[in-house]
Amino acid sequence: MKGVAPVAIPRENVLDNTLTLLREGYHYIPGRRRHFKSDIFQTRLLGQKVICIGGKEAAEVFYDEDKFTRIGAIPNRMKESLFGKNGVHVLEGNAHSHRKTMFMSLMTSERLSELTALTEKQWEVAIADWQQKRRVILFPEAEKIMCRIACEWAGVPLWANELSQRTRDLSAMIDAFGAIGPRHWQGRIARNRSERWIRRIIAQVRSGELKPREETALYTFAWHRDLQDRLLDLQTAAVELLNIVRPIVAVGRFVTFGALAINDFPETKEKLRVGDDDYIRMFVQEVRRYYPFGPFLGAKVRSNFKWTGHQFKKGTLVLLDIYGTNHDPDLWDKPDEFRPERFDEWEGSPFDFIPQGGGYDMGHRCPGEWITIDIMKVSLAFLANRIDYNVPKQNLDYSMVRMPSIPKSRFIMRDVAISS
Ligand code: HEM
Repeated sequence: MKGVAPVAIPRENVLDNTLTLLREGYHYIPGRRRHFKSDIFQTRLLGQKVICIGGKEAAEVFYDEDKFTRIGAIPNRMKESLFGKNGVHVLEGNAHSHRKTMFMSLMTSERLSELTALTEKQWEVAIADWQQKRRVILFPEAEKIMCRIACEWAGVPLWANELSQRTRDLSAMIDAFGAIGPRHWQGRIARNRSERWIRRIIAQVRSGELKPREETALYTFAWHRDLQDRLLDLQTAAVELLNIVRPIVAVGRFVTFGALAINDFPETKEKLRVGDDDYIRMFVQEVRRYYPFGPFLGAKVRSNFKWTGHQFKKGTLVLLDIYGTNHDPDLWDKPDEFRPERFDEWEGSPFDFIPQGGGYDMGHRCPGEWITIDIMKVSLAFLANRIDYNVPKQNLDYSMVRMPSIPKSRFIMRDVAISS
């Protein structure tokens, strides 16, 4: 039987659009979806044909593992800086499920409560120091706080004299993801140094020199056995432990954007001050939806299929529009307004709100979403309620081209004091 002829995908007639993508950043895919009035279009990036898709139905098909594979979808330059090699991001099938279970085993309610307490403690430690200073730059400070939280929670020893360097390295790996040139190279150097550090620590656990608590990531990953009942090689174990520590540091970016939201939308500060847990949760969700972090995700077509009448051929690279889906006017009323209350009505679909990926826990969706939300709740409640500060004149704009983005001044605070 003959099938229905595929519908042509709207297409950019260009030789290569990599430079345009770098020039347009977060707006590149959503801008073209608007232009073509289509949730799918075809372009060329890094010398290859690429299909870009966005929206809820697009996210649903993107997370269908029968249709897509992650193998070969992450460019080497991102593995060399952001992700590392042979980690959970690029595993498939049983190997992925087995490794993912290792990550999910850390997310118990006891461990999450511990994380909340740790986060509260670290902000209190920071405030004692900030009160002595006239000026504090929030973003690097938040990253240091996150680094302390991450290491303590994961069971990784961190000496006071290494805090700055370790934080800078973890930050540089994140900062490298959309970069070419020096920012990319700093990310690579930072990754190499961090992997050496963590390999050494895991080796110390295996030799008995270090004895972390059993429920920590350090213990779990050091002694994890793969499907063949072998310990992970030191390098892979280090990559995975960094897949816990590094993204916790990345939460510092969302915290900084949250501070920006409190500043730019002062009515939210009043509501945060009332201390209503439901409002804090909605505020955190809106920060994760509204501000730019991950622009898009990539996967390759596993075998030929049709979606909405369009043909997807085996091996084609497909990008899912994360930022654009979180700002899709078909999904979000007035998407460019910051309005936490919208999450009162949100139905909790795994495919329309995807700042940390979509789908279900045992797919490739981020296992750190609960951690992120919990840390942000404590951190932003702290900034809104526990301290007073002035926000001097500064450039708080954030670029929609630089990936990842961050307010240009990194959010400077003056005269920080404990709230009266
Ligand atoms: C700033 C906050 C964070 C953002 C924006 C973020 C974003 C993402 C995104 C977009 C993905 C890809 C999903 C996919 O491939 O379909 C992901 C995966 C992942 N994230 Fe996060 N994440 C954050 C925090 C965390 C935290 C705190 C952890 C630590 C537990 C974490 C660990 C991971 C891991 C291990 C994966 C790979 C999962 C897999 O492939 O199965 N992330 N994250």
